[in-house]
This record gives sequence, structure tokens and C-alpha cells, in this order.
Amino acid sequence: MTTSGATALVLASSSPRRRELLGRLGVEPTRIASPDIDETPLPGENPRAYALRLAQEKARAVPLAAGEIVLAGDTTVAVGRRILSKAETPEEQRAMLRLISGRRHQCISSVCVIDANGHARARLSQTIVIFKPLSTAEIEAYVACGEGLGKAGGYAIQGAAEALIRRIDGSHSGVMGLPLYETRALLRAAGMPLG
Ligand SMILES: Cc1cn([C@H]2C[C@H](O)[C@@H](COP(=O)(O)OP(=O)(O)OP(=O)(O)O)O2)c(=O)[nH]c1=O
Repeated sequence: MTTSGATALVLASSSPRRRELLGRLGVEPTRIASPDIDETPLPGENPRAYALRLAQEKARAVPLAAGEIVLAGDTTVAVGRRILSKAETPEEQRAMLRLISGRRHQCISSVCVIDANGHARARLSQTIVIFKPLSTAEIEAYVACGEGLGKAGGYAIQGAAEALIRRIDGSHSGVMGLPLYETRALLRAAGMPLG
């Protein structure tokens, strides 16, 4: 079977950012599924392998009907080999912001697309992000704004945090949650007729 014309795309993500970013490619998912997988890193797993594995597992966790293709992603922030997952509490967020203050970190975003024939393809995007050295007052003001909670590394580039970021080298959409260059390539390879 080939996928062409009106391809039914399932977005395997509960992230509103991924849906919004997908929209920038002119793609509207036919349905959204929330993959429920264990996001615990394996012992000794490096951040790139971790991000890739999670996107693949999220995509595979969604049962598909005939003709559907599925897209999933993962965004992981890493300082060296240390993985910073989503900040769940303000305390976790403060600790993450102190760690990334004034030094470079990696923001690794993975995408996995499984086509209608069950063929899985995945890509990684890796971006270097450098925050200014953050004072305690800056960290507290940022935590108080609430935007970084539930986000990898405790910040969201698509908001107030951007004014604290001195430099990024890589993909802005990747840091937000879905690297559009890689996503476009994977969807085209899966048979979606994108321009
Ligand atoms: C670094 C950064 C992360 N994030 C978000 C993107 C992701 O939603 C989140 C990382 O968590 P993920 O586990 O990648 O995604 P999720 O749990 O939100 O959604 P799902 O697994 O269902 O697809 O952090 C931003 O929105 N902005 C940023 O600048």
C-alpha cells in the first residue's frame, strides 16, 4: 500500500506546541492520541539515544487503523550526559535553571514517523542553547511566571525565557518541541504530499 493524496495522520502527542508547529507545515492531524509510556532513562543511556528511543516508543504505543500514519516526538534537555527531564515542581525548575545558567546545554528533539506500511523512520535535531548567567532574582521572576513548568529543562523558549537566552545554535522549532526541517522530511518520506 502507498500513502498519497489525503493521508490520515495521527499525532501521538499531548503537547499543544507539537500540534501548533505541525500546523506551520500546513498539516492538520486527523486525530490526536496521548501516548502513555515510561519516560525513565535506561541506566547509562545518553541523551541522544534517550530522545530517539522515546519518540520511537511514543509512535509505536498508538494503535493505528489501516492507512494511518503516526508522528511522535520528544524534547530532552541535557547538560553534558545529564538528562534534564520536565520540571514538575518549582523546586525542580529552580535547580534546572541554576544548572543551565550561563553555560551551554543541548536541546535534543527527536521525531519518529511510522508510515502506513509500518515502516518507522526517525530523525534527531540537536541545538545548543546558552542562557545568560541568571541571578536569583531572575530565576525567581521566571519561575513565578509559570511558563517553564512541565517543560524539559524548566523553560519554554516560546515565551519570556527567550529574553534570557543569549544564543541558540540549531533549530528554534526543535527547542519548542518539533524540529520542522526534520519533520517535513520524514512526512514526505512517509508519503505525505507536502509542498
Ligand atoms: C526546552 C523546551 C521544551 N518545551 C516542551 C516541549 C515538550 O512539550 C516538553 C518536553 O516534553 P516531551 O516529553 O517531549 O513532550 P510532552 O510530554 O509535553 O508531550 P508528548 O510526550 O505527549 O508528546 O517541553 C517547550 O515547550 N519549550 C522549550 O523551550
